[in-house]
Amino acid sequence: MEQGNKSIVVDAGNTRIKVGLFQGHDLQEVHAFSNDELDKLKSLLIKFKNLSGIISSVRSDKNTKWLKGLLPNAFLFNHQLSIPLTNNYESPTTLGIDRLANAIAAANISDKNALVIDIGTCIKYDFIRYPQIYEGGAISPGIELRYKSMHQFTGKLPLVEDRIQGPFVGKNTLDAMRSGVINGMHLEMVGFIEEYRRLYPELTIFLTGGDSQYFELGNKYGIFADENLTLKGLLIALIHAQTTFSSSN
Ligand SMILES: Nc1ncnc2c1ncn2[C@@H]1O[C@H](COP(=O)(O)OP(=O)(O)O)[C@@H](O)[C@H]1O
Ligand SMILES: CC(C)(COP(=O)(O)O)[C@@H](O)C(=O)NCCC(=O)O
Ligand SMILES: [K+]
Repeated sequence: MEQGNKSIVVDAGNTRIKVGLFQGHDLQEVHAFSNDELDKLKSLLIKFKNLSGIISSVRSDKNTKWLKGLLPNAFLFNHQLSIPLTNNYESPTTLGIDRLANAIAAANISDKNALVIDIGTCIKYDFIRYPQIYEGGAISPGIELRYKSMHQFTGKLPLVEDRIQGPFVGKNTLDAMRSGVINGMHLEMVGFIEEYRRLYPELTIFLTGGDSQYFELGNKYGIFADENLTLKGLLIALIHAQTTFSSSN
């Protein structure tokens, strides 16, 4: 099969593994797999095993090796790979590689400071100082982690599995938990945004992640929402790695 200028990008998060198929710079297909769909993921990756690509994984080393084994021609995105950013994190080698991918995408698009908010298993806040300097950010629990921990560490709280916002003043247990989690995350994010804007008035804000669809952060911040920001950052990292790799050979 003629696969031309096609590449495969894998973003293995803790809840879902996302796969992007690019033709040049165009993201043509996105597939997402939960942890009980790894056989389906394997069947897809086998079809594209000859493609060049890049794998980003914040999962266990075993899981990451399994992915790399399925895509032998792909780079493993890690802290040894050259990137088009300066990393000012104090522990650069422990920085989540998905956060770095988001930062690369944001720095590529924004012509000023940038803040990425990625709502997945965790909420990741990442600040990129113009031009191309990754500074750091914050990590807090996402929706499922909040609901699961309230259920697991109490005797009486049920496990909430929906994504309903609930009224601000919750009038029963379920609504009180929904308000605490969904309204709580909303207020947390607005609080972070307001403080970042106060500290850095020139700021582009990016929103991504599987649970970003449940939050309306309002027009006043001019938010740039892109569900596939991480995949796009990984493509830029791949192109950068290919360029530096071939020029050093
Ligand atoms: N089709 C889907 N299947 C499962 N979860 C989904 C789906 N679409 C959106 N989600 C939401 O995405 C969240 C995970 O977001 P994601 O950004 O993929 O996280 P991570 O990168 O940490 O794995 C889940 O908590 C879930 O609510
Ligand atoms: C914070 C994370 C667990 C987020 O994972 P995710 O929500 O994307 O599944 C991941 O980026 C990670 O393992 N980070 C390492 C610690 C750090 O970034 O400093
Ligand atoms: K992620």
